[in-house]
Amino acid sequence: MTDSNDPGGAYDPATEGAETAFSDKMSYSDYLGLSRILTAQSPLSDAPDELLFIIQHQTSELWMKLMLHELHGARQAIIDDHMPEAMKLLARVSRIMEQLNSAWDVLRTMTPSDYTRFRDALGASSGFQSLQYRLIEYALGNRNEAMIRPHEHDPESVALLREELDRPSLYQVVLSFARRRGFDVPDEITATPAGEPHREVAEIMELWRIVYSDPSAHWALYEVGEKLVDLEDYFRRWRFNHVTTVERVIGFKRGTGGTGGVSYLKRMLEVELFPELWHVRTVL
Ligand code: HEM
Ligand SMILES: N[C@@H](CC(=O)c1ccccc1NC=O)C(=O)O
Repeated sequence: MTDSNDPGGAYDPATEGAETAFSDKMSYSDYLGLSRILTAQSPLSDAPDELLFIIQHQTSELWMKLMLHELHGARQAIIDDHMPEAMKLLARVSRIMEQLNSAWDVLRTMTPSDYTRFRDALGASSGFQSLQYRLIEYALGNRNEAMIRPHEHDPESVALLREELDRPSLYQVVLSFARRRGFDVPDEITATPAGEPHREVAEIMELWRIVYSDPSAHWALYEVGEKLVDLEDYFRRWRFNHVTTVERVIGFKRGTGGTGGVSYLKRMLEVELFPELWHVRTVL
């Protein structure tokens, strides 16, 4: 006999009324669309590590999807002057980046011998063609129109990238917020579409110098400035983890996407999303 009070006995879901009949009710798997997600892994080789490689990228893309969602929310909150909400969302974006950073520890367990067993199967595909990654870069303000080119075979992706370039970047909405708070922000700095990355501007350096010199007088800007530094700090760690993992796995081979590989990724380490926020530290 099953005794529900016997901790050693097998648990019977029926004793506490746990639902077990799902033929006409929404189940866990129905709600989460698991039949689609868990059948979306199609290794092209019989190499054991290809599943790791696929899942690592798919989970990264899921986190990137959430990151874009939260970045859009944060950007809108700043446009609407809802700074506490924006702070909460930007903190979440940094935590998501931290998830992506931790995930490298799993992929790092794949050796060059493991990877070369299926690398050829990847053809010319590469993270270089990640639409969501490019949308994140564009949303943050690293706007290089030339990066649309690998998406030209897919008009929907091109449209999404162009729409993003038409919107103000996260940095631009922060600088417009500063203008509303009385700071001198030249119009061209917040103009869209911007097909180039933001470069350091003297007026914006001065803006952050004033904010950081007297935080209590400019608390909202001080807080958002630190949130942006946090975000870029995590993003830099992602780039560093990526290039280090790449060197560890393929050395200095060319990338499947056609770039020089590590040499290209090292160049990307120099990207500055919010240059004045970093450079102002030197003059404080
Ligand atoms: C063994 C694992 C990996 C290797 C060897 C690798 C290699 C490379 C290389 C060589 C590039 C330069 C483009 C090219 O010519 O292909 C690149 C770009 C890229 N990879 Fe990876 N990668 C790895 C894992 C990942 C993972 C897990 C992600 C996560 C989504 C990722 C996302 C990207 C992105 C977004 C770019 C474009 C970066 C940019 O343009 O700044 N990669 N990767
Ligand atoms: N670029 C990598 C291949 C690679 O890592 C990759 C291939 C297909 C889909 C995502 C990838 N990840 C990052 O670039 C290589 O050159 O080995």
